[in-house]
Amino acid sequence: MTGVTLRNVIKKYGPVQVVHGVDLEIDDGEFCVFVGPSGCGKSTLLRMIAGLEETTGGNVSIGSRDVTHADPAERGVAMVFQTYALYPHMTVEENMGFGLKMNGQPKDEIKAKVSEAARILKLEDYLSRKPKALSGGQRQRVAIGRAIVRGPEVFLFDEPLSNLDAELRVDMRVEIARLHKEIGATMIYVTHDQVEAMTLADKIVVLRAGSIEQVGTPMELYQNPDNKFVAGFIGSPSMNFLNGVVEGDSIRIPALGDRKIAAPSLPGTASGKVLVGLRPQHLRVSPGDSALRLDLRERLGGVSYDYVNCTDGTRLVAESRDDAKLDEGTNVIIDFDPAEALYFDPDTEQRLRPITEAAMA
Ligand SMILES: Nc1ncnc2c1ncn2[C@@H]1O[C@H](COP(=O)(O)OP(=O)(O)OP(=O)(O)O)[C@@H](O)[C@H]1O
Repeated sequence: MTGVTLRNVIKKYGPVQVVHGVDLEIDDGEFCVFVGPSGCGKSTLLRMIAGLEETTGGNVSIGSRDVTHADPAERGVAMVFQTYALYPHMTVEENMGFGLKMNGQPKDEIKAKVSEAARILKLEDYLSRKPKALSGGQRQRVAIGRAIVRGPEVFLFDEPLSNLDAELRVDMRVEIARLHKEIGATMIYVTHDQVEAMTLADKIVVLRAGSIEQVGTPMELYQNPDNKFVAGFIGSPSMNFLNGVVEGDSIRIPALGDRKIAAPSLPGTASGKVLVGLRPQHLRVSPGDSALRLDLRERLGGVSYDYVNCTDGTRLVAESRDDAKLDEGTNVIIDFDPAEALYFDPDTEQRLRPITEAAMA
């Protein structure tokens, strides 16, 4: 088992630079998830670790070996792709063992490795089936099996679940978590699905436009985001951001009918303006005399999402345990505990930490 280190990793396609000096340490046995919006460079970074893309600058190390310019086959990694690309004319067993056969491994060794992978992935009953007789989830498990039999030091997953329907995705997510627990290898996993990132990762790397925005455990990123981008990306539904005006020791929020909340002592923003970040889970919506209007209540059974139009046109999302019917157009009051709000500089989008908190950090 081995960790992965990236030092000032750069990727250029011709004159266009798409990865801008990434530094990252992934520990031995860690489950690391790269997450970020489309085009931020997640797959490119993963493919550079795999050796499927050339690294333009910087270094990639696996364990103590600098593999920046090594062949993919020499890196000790195995990759699972979004499309499973199984050979349709081969059985599950043949598909899983094919790479080993090509490498000239003895038959009985291949059989032993395939059986062990089939046991881990609960594919024993399907070994003699052809891919067309498998569900999407089973096919993806065969693709993962192909990676396992190679006994890699590092597993690389490139959005492996995005071709599966919602229910299967959940099942496979659980399977992958179990797999990591069972074999304990270092795993790097690319997704744009923040729920996958939250549930699978030991460490999440949030990328944006080819640079790292923040690295941390799922809960660190959720509870303590460094900036508006991470705060908005991690957590579902996304955090709400409201404009606020600092007035002495309070913050006035025009969107909430000029409501004032007690201001923590924030480091001064040049403009006297702040962005107030409120998680949907921290808002309480109730019918009442106000200029805020409920646009829609989505009742999911158990929880409801309320979409509320504010006085200045801002739209808020609130999550509540209340699944009673509430009509569109109802006037509502929004309540929250100001201690649960996060604050951001509207210009730099960096987090503004209350001064006492910052002094203690
Ligand atoms: N072969 C290429 N030539 C030029 N630009 C490329 C090439 N491959 C990728 N890019 C660019 O590099 C950037 C990063 O792409 P990448 O596929 O790594 O993003 P991603 O975060 O994985 O996105 P997605 O979630 O959509 O897969 C994008 O702006 C993309 O257009």
